[in-house]
Amino acid sequence: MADSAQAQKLVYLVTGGCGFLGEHVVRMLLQREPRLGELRVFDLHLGPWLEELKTGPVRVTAIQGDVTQAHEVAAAVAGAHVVIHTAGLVDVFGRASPKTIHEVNVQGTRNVIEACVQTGTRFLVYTSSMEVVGPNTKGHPFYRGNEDTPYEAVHRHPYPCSKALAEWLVLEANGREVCGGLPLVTCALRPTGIYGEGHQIMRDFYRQGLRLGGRLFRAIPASVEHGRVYVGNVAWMHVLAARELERRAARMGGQVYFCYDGSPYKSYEDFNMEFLGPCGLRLVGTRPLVPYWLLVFLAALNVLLQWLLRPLLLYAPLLNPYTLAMANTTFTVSTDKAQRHFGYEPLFSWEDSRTRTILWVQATGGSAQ
Ligand SMILES: NC(=O)C1=CN([C@@H]2O[C@H](COP(=O)(O)OP(=O)(O)OC[C@H]3O[C@@H](n4cnc5c(N)ncnc54)[C@H](O)[C@@H]3O)[C@@H](O)[C@H]2O)C=CC1
Ligand SMILES: C[C@@H](CO)CCC[C@@H](C)[C@H]1CC[C@H]2[C@@H]3[C@H](O)CC4=CC(=O)CC[C@]4(C)[C@H]3CC[C@]12C
Repeated sequence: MADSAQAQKLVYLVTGGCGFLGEHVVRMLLQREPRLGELRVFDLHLGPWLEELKTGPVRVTAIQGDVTQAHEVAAAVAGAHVVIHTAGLVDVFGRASPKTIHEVNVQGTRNVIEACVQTGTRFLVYTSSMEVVGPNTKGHPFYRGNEDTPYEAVHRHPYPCSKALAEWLVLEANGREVCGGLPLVTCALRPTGIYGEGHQIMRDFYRQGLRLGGRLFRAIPASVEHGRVYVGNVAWMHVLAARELERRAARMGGQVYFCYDGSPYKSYEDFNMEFLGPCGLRLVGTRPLVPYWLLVFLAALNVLLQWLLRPLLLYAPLLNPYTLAMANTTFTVSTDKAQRHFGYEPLFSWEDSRTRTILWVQATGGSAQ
């Protein structure tokens, strides 16, 4: 039949397509989405690597734009069949103001939804976060939970507040009539801590370890489990969800899915050592070397310093009360909802994910890239 050969070619838009996750989504779409006819990559800052993608069979359109600007978003969305909205301001270190975080993450998402409605785009996949659930302000553990596990999701920090509100907007928009009369179909994917090629914080820890003579010092008890997922699998989950939203609209529309794979359950620091160890670093101490009260004190001191230095410079270290609470509270997921709803299986095994990440740290960790 001519049908399969002439199957409709689709236009995809990836917002935040030049970020850590976004780049993997873009590359994954090009590799694994046979119906792709045009790929629009929308970002505040376009990466030079996009140029090499323009020589392939799929039309790649780079769009420099700001999700907070409704007209820029509408122009990018017009004519797209599917939008994967990963653009976001990921800041738990006090670099940006709460207002800016809200504008990008909440108003930006509102603009994407309204653009879909106005222009008739029917399928929207939103990159949410584990943080819309927790850890909560009370530090309650979430141990191998799933999408239905009861948990008191209470936030105060601007980042999780913004992600929770944006996710709510996306889910609430499911079923809205778009231009042309058909219903919008939306879903939200909630990655835990993403790792892999391009992960800035991993590189920061590596460089810190090199500066400290090849050592890092344990600060968090090994018993605290922190959920992690490989970026390639998160990207694959986005591609698959976007593809299946049309066929399985009734099942997937308005749903949330944690992102998961075969990455082991470990503490934040022990997990990082899976990559940094083979790169020559070692984690000193089987127990935290610094008493917890001292970490709490240092984290609070960092907040004070950030505030005092603000007129002069941006002081935004990794340690603050929020990141300490994140690293020190068990939050892990165990679910098969994405498998049941849209047939997701991780594309990369843990061994592959680990090897790819190690090679990346070795290749770029010590350089300025
Ligand atoms: N990194 C992680 O561990 C996790 C990330 N997420 C979510 O995944 C998404 C991607 O995060 P990452 O790739 O880690 O962050 P990233 O900072 O590497 O990527 C975000 C991208 O969005 C773009 N962007 C920011 N503001 C924009 C604006 N106003 N207009 C257009 N583009 C803008 C940035 O330029 C960047 O390329 C975010 O929505 C984040 O909330 C969710 C869970 C975990
Ligand atoms: C106390 C320090 C001792 O070594 C360790 C500090 C580690 C923190 C910088 C990270 C611990 C947990 C991370 C967050 C978590 O993985 C979940 C996230 C989800 C998102 O949507 C965005 C990124 C992040 C907030 C991630 C950021 C870095 C940590 C706080």
